[in-house]
Amino acid sequence: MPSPLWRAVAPLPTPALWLCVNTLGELRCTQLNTAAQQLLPEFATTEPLSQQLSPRHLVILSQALSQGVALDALRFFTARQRWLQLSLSPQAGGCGLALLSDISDLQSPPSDLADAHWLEILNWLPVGLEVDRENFQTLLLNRKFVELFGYTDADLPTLDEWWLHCYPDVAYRNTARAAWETAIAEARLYNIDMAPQEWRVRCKNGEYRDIQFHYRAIGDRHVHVYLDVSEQRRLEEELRQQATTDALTGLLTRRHFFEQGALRLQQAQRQRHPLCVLMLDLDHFKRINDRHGHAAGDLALQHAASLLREGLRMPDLLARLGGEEFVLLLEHTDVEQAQQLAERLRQHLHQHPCPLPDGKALRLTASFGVARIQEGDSLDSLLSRADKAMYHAKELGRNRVMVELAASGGMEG
Ligand SMILES: Nc1nc2c(ncn2[C@@H]2O[C@H](COP(=O)(O)OP(=O)(O)OP(=O)(O)O)[C@@H](O)[C@H]2O)c(=O)[nH]1
Repeated sequence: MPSPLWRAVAPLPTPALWLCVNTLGELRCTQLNTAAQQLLPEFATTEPLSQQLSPRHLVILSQALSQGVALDALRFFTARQRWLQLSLSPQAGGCGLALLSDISDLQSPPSDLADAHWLEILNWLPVGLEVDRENFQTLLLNRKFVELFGYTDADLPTLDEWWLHCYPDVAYRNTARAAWETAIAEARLYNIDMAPQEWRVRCKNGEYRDIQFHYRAIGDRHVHVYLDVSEQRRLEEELRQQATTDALTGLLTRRHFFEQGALRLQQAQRQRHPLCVLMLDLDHFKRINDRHGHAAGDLALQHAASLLREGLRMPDLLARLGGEEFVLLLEHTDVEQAQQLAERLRQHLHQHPCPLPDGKALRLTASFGVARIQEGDSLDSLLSRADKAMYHAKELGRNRVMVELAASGGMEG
């Protein structure tokens, strides 16, 4: 029913006025004065407005009506290619009185910048740019976009092609699409920038690139900006590798071992599961360097590292502590099992000499020390007992395994 206010303002020839209401979860327009009918002939008073307004505008208007708050300067683009600006004031009974003005002239680009210049400017940008219509049909892909991905408008007629071509892995595609759609919906609802997202995208030539996605709805356009961060991510990964992996042997570095080892030790203490460390030092390594040269010494270190790696389960932490000294952290392993493993590794090393470029082979041996976790241990205290056991093995003639005796602090071989 028209309100008294509407009855008073409806006959006025201007401004354009529009009365709307939210019924059964749908926004409807109940009255349009003559000026509003001229601006919006496609708005019927009987149908919900879901065909005429974008989902974002529907949500904004519905929320304003249900909360009884006023809206100012909401802009939208009509089917008759006009920009309208809407202000809404809530009325009794959940109605809203909207005042409309045609601002198309204000929304037009400045006349001194011809369309061709806009395109040139967008093509010059060093970032990929895509502008879509309300229904995600592509309006513009700039030159950098085509350079980045290799795809043109013809390859990507709809959004579905984008997802299919760029994300061949179904699980990854579903994850990326769900995250992207959620973030876009939020950005549109609150009229804000989407929080940037990063995904690995397959380009037309089959290469993968790490792309940072930016998005904002501007008017009824979707604007996407794509930054290629592949080189940055590659360098970060290289630095991470350098920090965690020993360049000569490919084993973990001392630093990474201490970081990871401390975490695993705490976990073992919390969950009360057995844990051991095993330290080993190659015997008479100085002699190898002196007799065969430093390069042969390096080969021997690489050979020893790969023999150790061969003898292990995946989750064990194996690191080069420095020089010719190695360490292994064994989770869920009691001291008997650790001793057996150390003995197996000792024999494996002994039985597989390191081939040298001159055709000779170097027989390697190592001395091993094993220690088990004790109440109140830190990684340092545990390693220091394994180190003691290892030096005891050296004193007793090398090429052997010694285990610390928990209660007495003595050793057993
Ligand atoms: N080739 C090569 N040698 C290294 C490297 N790091 C340390 N070394 C050498 O390893 C040798 C270790 O010698 P020592 O600590 O005296 O021990 P060792 O000769 O193995 O004697 P024991 O441990 O008592 O059996 C030194 O000569 C170091 O220069 C490396 O990365 N490459």
